[in-house]
Amino acid sequence: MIVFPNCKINLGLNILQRRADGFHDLETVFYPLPVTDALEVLSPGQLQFNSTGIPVPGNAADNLCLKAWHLLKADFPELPPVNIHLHKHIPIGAGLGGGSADAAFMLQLLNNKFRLELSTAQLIAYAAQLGSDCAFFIQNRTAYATGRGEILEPLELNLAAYSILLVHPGIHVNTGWAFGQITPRVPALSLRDSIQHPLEAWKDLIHNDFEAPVFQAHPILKQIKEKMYNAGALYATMSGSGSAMVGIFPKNNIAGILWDTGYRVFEII
Ligand SMILES: C[C@@](CO)(OP(=O)(O)O)[C@H](O)COP(=O)(O)OP(=O)(O)OC[C@H]1O[C@@H](n2ccc(N)nc2=O)[C@H](O)[C@@H]1O
Ligand SMILES: Nc1ncnc2c1ncn2[C@@H]1O[C@H](COP(=O)(O)OP(=O)(O)O)[C@@H](O)[C@H]1O
Repeated sequence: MIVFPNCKINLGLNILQRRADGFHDLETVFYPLPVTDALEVLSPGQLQFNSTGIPVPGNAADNLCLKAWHLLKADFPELPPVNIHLHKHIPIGAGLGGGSADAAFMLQLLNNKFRLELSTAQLIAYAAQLGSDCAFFIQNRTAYATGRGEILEPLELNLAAYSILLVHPGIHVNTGWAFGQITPRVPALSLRDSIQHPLEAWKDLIHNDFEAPVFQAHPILKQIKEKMYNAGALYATMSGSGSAMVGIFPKNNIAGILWDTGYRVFEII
């Protein structure tokens, strides 16, 4: 069985307060985009994991795909060992949630393949144990998110009338470090309200709290954002804790921007 975990971008990200458990309450809008990994699971077999494509940092044993299998195995002893192959295409440490997407798709794949009969709510609860933005990928539809990022409200927002540009300059931002740079604050205008304004107004209303510290550490990211606006973007932002940059352009109006050849660039037109 093969599935194609997709990435997400954040439209706005406010870090509201630090919690007793060390995490932060936040508000953000998750928006799914069709830049994908490929995840194949074969059985029967020995429990095995290998990956191709972009190298995943860390030990294979810590890969979120394997963690998802172990999480379900603890509650479903009958779950057989599987042979997992991940082809990694979504940039890593980019604020695109690629690892979380792999984990959520793995949970769903195992649920379907082995008829575990888990409900959506149960899958969301398992996903939330694997990562704060993992729950989003279970339903994988645009959502206003609060709590750690796992409390999701569906949001009617469709950007199909625009073209979206993703630029990843290859900088890996550690999410835990990024949270450590923030002084949490509740903004005067909630993202729940500001996201309802026309996209043309977002530039002045919708912010990502991670931009200030991450731009300070990596000034090239601010330049990419300015370059997007100079090229006609209606809205430009960093996604999540970075370093992927997002530009939302009038339909079919992305072409012609020149980027460093080392960057990975995705156009959703
Ligand atoms: C910042 C966001 C915004 O969408 O995305 P990314 O930039 O990673 O994609 C997410 O909240 C990231 O979610 P995720 O990548 O799953 O984070 P986790 O693995 O749960 O946590 C990584 C680390 O980030 C910090 N963390 C994460 C989420 C949260 N609400 N508060 C936190 O303080 C904690 O220090 C934690 O140890
Ligand atoms: N399947 C996976 N894909 C990507 N990263 C993974 C995976 N499994 C574990 N990780 C770990 O998660 C970290 C980043 O996760 P990722 O979700 O790609 O970051 P971000 O949310 O910033 O895009 C990596 O440094 C890696 O150590």
